[in-house]
Amino acid sequence: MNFKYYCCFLSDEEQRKIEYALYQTNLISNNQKSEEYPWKIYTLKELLRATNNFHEDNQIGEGGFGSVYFGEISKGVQIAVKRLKTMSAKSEMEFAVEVEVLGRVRHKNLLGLMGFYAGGDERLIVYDYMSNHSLLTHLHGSLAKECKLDWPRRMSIVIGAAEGLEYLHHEATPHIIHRDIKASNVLLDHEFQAKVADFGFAKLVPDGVSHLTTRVKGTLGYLAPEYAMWGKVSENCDVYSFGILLLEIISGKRPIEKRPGGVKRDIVQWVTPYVSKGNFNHIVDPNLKGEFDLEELKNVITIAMSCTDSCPEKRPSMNEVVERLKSGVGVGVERT
Ligand SMILES: Nc1ncnc2c1ncn2[C@@H]1O[C@H](COP(=O)(O)OP(=O)(O)OP(=O)(O)O)[C@@H](O)[C@H]1O
Repeated sequence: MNFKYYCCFLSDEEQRKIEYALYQTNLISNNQKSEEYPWKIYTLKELLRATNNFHEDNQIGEGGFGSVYFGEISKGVQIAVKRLKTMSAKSEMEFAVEVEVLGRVRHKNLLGLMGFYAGGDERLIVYDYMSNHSLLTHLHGSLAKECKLDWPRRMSIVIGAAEGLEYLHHEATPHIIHRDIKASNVLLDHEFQAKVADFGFAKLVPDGVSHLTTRVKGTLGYLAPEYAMWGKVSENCDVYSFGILLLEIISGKRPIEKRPGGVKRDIVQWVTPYVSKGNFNHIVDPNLKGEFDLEELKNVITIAMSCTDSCPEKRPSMNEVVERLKSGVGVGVERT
């Protein structure tokens, strides 16, 4: 994505706001490194036509930023359009960061940006459509009962999501911290391939910087302790959130559960006693009806426990996570 090209569609005031937003995320200073990938600036007319005027029947989801609509841009070309709910400095910043960051990365496990529209009070982001929705829908939402995520699928999703994050942390230039890894931000394509999405909170890491201190963004239950308490953000925070996501995918439990009496319990507290006693069978999602590979399960849980270490320096890098996940899949001999 080219910042100057993007801004020529905006008023001076809009451009200033976006410049400030991108400056805060270190995007402006590194803009010259941005790579060009195919994306386009859509017209409002095209997107209105594709989504049937943002008809409620086309709405496929809703998040903090706004609603997401299904659309067909031409015969057989399906898209998802995220429509900004209300214009504010905060949402303008999320919009700018999302298009800038997604516009400069391409990977099989990252959601593809097709383009955007910015004009007046309308901000629209156009993505590849993911026909199997989000992990959240399958684990806890409307598709949980259908149990489409069998064990091999879960293993391929965890490896895919890990590879997407590995690319952001180790291959993208400059490196990118996602800051909002969670089940609703892992989308699934028609083959259930994982695509990491939602880059509105992403941070670029200038070369040689080990961590940044920022205002806390992200989602409760997934936040690394050093980030939640002191706003200290580094790649290790994504590793922590990824560890929580691993436990969620394996167990089908939410990161934070309300127990009777309103007491909240997080997934690490819940899983720790089972891990210390080696009672791995109790951790696995009952929806799998015992169909899983015990050796693979042990490997994933061991990785998740090291990712969620309260000490950020003790957590593995995403390179290491991918290596350990891959080496543990397909080696299990013990079937339950
Ligand atoms: N490209 C897409 N293809 C298919 N469905 C999508 C796509 N993008 C988003 N969705 C759906 O829309 C939902 C809302 O997405 P959105 O990113 O706006 O919010 P969220 O991640 O659910 O919440 P938050 O705002 O807290 O991050 C997603 O959970 C997903 O089900």
